[in-house]
Amino acid sequence: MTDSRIAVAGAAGRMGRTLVQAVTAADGLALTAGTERPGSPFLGADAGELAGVGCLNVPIRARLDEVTDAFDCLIDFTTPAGTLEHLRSCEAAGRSMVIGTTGLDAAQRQTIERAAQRIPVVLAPNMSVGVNLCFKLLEVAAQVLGDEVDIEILEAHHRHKVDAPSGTALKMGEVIATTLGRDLGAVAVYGREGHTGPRDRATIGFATVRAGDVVGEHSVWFVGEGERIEITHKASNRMTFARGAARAAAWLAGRPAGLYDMRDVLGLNH
Ligand SMILES: NC(=O)C1=CN([C@@H]2O[C@H](COP(=O)(O)OP(=O)(O)OC[C@H]3O[C@@H](n4cnc5c(N)ncnc54)[C@H](O)[C@@H]3O)[C@@H](O)[C@H]2O)C=CC1
Ligand SMILES: O=C(O)C1=N[C@H](C(=O)O)C[C@H](O)C1
Repeated sequence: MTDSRIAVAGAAGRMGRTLVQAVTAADGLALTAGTERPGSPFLGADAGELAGVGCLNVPIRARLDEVTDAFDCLIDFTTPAGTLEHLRSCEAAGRSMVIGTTGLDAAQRQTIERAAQRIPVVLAPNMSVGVNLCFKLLEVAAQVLGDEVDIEILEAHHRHKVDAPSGTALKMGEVIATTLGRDLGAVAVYGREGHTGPRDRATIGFATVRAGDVVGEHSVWFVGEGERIEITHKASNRMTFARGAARAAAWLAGRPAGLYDMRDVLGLNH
């Protein structure tokens, strides 16, 4: 079988470089294209050399639409605006996409949903196996504990992260709210200050820390009378996300158009 040809958008970024390493190390995948934002100082550099895996003869380009013949699947961990631009190119060329970008608004998600009627897309705010297992554990915890507990979601990330709460924390909130029949938009509390009054049990609280080089930590507290359950995931390096994205790209080969998430890739959606 021939290797799936993979492009990495944002190939000079923190995730981009790690994705190049993961794709290069994966069986059945070959890195055949890489892009960066127009004006990036890394345009023209070799994606493999930048990622520390040796020369791959893949020069980083500024425009994805000029290289769509060179790949089957795009892995995109960039910015919401960049991802939407890349989505248009992939839809026009019939290429699949793995999207890890977070901070997407409702309209941007709808655009992705529409495009996924024509091309296969995996969209997930966290590609690690552990976090996707945590989503399952959260469903069970919410089912068992129901309205008997207060629920708080705590997350911490590095100082460069630009969106808050993290995409993972929001997804955790959605999983819990859906399980409990609540509307996250109505019950989410994003930080507290001043005279807040006592806590309303139906709310789901979010707390965000941004500091130093924290890779990504999420903890959900279910707090009742006399006991507290914590479901916690700590990522200690970015390769856990990158390996998941490479796995998703391999899984997409030959799939029909549709919007999938990491739980589909990992077989956790049954
Ligand atoms: N789903 C997951 O498992 C994970 C998702 N993320 C998300 O991935 C995104 C990127 O995170 P980092 O790598 O830490 O950020 P970063 O800022 O280090 O990298 C983003 C890269 O994309 C490039 N870029 C921006 N616009 C572009 C465009 N139009 N075309 C090509 N390249 C473009 C930037 O120049 C930069 O090099 C964030 O939204 C983050 O939350 C991060 C880790 C895991
Ligand atoms: O920006 C990051 O770094 C991360 N972002 C993702 C998110 O917003 O959930 C996933 C991971 O925690 C790292």
